[in-house]
Amino acid sequence: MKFTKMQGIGNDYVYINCFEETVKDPSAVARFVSDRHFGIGSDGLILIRPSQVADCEMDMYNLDGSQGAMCGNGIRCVAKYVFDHGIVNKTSISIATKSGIKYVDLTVKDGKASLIRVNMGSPILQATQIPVVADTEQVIDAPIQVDGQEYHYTAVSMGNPHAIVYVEDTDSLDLAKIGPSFENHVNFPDRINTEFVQVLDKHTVKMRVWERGSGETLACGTGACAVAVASILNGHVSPDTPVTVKLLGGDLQIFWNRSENLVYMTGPAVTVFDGQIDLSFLGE
Ligand SMILES: N[C@H](CCC[C@H](N)C(=O)O)C(=O)O
Repeated sequence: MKFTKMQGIGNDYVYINCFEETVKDPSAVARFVSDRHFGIGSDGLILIRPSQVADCEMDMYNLDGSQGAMCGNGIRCVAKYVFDHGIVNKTSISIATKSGIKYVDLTVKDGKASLIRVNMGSPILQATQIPVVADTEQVIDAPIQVDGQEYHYTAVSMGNPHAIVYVEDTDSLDLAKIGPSFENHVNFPDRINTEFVQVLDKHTVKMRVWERGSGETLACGTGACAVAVASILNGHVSPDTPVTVKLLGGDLQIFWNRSENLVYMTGPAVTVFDGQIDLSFLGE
């Protein structure tokens, strides 16, 4: 089975071109290829499929094999892959996802896509619409008890659910402890992606993320969008200019166009290497 390893500011996935390959059990493949010792090593698996309604389809699986509904760093890499491999010969591309069709614009350098802007759609703020059953209808500053301590979070969905928690210092967080406690909290029966955010100034925030199904990753594109929206709603950053979201793996520029109610994310996508892997023991 041919694959391509790609990363978007350090959020790395194994990509399989399903215009050419067939994957019977994506969840099992995701669990195996993601293992950094026995497999390839990644935050999960992304299948690039043909689509009847868009130029292609992105089908994303977390490290634990659970299927994700949307992936911001992943969709930038999918756009780069289909352009660089000549599957799509244009710089404005539509990509079907489990959270609807997304529209992407590529900047090309030396014949390859280098910087990608994604229209991520509208943030979902109503608690009733977010697959996050909080014990309150409140989506801003909602209280929650985690490991015996009270926290307050803002709930934002970008097609996948996020809880955004503001802290004084992200570097000192014991994410390996607090992350799973949020991810598996009784308030979140579908589990949750949790972003811990430190405000640096009116245009810049710094974040770490514990992802549902993947654990701490170096970056989360949908999470960065959710953080920008939450930071504007909470009055932490200017609503009129792009927010620079600083993640462990790099920076993303996020702009929430309030008149359109659309969130735009701009960032890089990088091809690391191509490879072949024998998955016959999985029945692939
Ligand atoms: N890393 C992805 C998000 C994956 C979300 C996934 N963990 C879930 O919702 O289950 C991103 O760049 O947006």
